[in-house]
Amino acid sequence: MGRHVLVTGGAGYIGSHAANALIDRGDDVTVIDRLSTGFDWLVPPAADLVVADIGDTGTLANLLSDGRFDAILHFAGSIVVPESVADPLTYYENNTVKSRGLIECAVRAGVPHFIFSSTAAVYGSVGADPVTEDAPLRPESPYGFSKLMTEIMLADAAAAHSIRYGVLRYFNVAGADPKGRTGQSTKGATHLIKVAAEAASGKRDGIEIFGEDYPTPDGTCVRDYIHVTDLVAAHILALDRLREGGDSLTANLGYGHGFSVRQVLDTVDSVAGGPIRRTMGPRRPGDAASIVADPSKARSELNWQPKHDDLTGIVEDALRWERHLQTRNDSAG
Ligand SMILES: NC(=O)c1ccc[n+]([C@@H]2O[C@H](COP(=O)([O-])OP(=O)(O)OC[C@H]3O[C@@H](n4cnc5c(N)ncnc54)[C@H](O)[C@@H]3O)[C@@H](O)[C@H]2O)c1
Ligand SMILES: O=c1ccn([C@@H]2O[C@H](COP(=O)(O)OP(=O)(O)O[C@H]3O[C@H](CO)[C@@H](O)[C@H](O)[C@H]3O)[C@@H](O)[C@H]2O)c(=O)[nH]1
Repeated sequence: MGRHVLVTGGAGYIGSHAANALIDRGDDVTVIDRLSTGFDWLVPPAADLVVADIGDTGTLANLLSDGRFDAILHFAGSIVVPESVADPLTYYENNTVKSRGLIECAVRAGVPHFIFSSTAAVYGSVGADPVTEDAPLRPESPYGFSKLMTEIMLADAAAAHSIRYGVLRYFNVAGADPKGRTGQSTKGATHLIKVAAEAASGKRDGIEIFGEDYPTPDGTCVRDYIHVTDLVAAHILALDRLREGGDSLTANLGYGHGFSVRQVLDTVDSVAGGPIRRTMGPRRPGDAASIVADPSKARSELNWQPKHDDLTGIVEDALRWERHLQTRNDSAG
């Protein structure tokens, strides 16, 4: 078995960064993506792209049948929390049911390693920062539950079969490939830094701040923003750990310190060289006041050493990608 990785959702924001990182260090990569929020032009040219839904277990079984894959990195999924509240069954279908089918195909085909994109949303509002992996798991949205159920299925499957896993719980992922190859390109994206980058490059009139009456230093919500390149580096380390025979692991991925919405927007203003228009709005339902990772486990177990822990750098990379999107006429931007 060689080093050939199946990357689900590899035409999306984070999956395309992972595909590049795997190729950069010499792994073979096949991407499976239905291109619902992803784009074929984000898939690195050196990767094979199979345009299919991961719910198509016939295609999956076929793909895995020759035994060439030694790992699956599973990024495919639906990611918008409020959308999951409005349409929970679609989220459980896409994130939970289809993950079950994928795990089953992996077990049947004897794929030994599985890395799963989980989320800080599995914790809910814990009320204590920083959050360690053993904090109570109390998701506050169908999105969070859909991911937690997949974590549980993976752990149970690993206890019963020859498969080991890495569950990585992402905090707020932002930034873009410093080499300019890929970045967040989804139309109608809701993430703060993406929305602010669109405003700074004239694609939106401005940005609304969702609530300024939180019990935080400046009244706006605090989050732990992690550069996508550091996030992906932790996936490679987790994969290497499994390949070297290490145990399954569940780990947070964040830097361990938070920034308020206002601090993020001040950084965007200074990187962009002028202020974006801000309006104050009410709280967005479901937002926790503050959520910051305790990343000690990723550091100690994976020897993860982030290199981009710098909000200004994250915003610079996000803005550079946003401007790049404007030069593409087939882009979502
Ligand atoms: N972006 C974040 O801040 C964040 C935070 C926590 C967790 N995550 C998780 O990371 C993963 C990747 O997120 P992203 O930000 O890159 O999102 P994204 O929407 O850019 O990427 C998801 C990709 O999966 C594909 N996809 C969705 N459903 C599919 C299906 N059934 N079959 C085949 N392809 C399918 C989409 O076309 C897209 O290319 C998701 O699982 C998400 O839950 C993201
Ligand atoms: O136009 C905007 C967009 C966001 N925010 C605020 O900015 C903060 C960050 O919001 P956002 O970027 O949407 O991230 P989160 O809601 O924290 O959720 C993200 O981070 C989670 C992990 O914590 C992931 O699971 C989710 O997929 C991902 O959307 C929140 O306080 C929002 O209220 C605004 O004020 N205005």
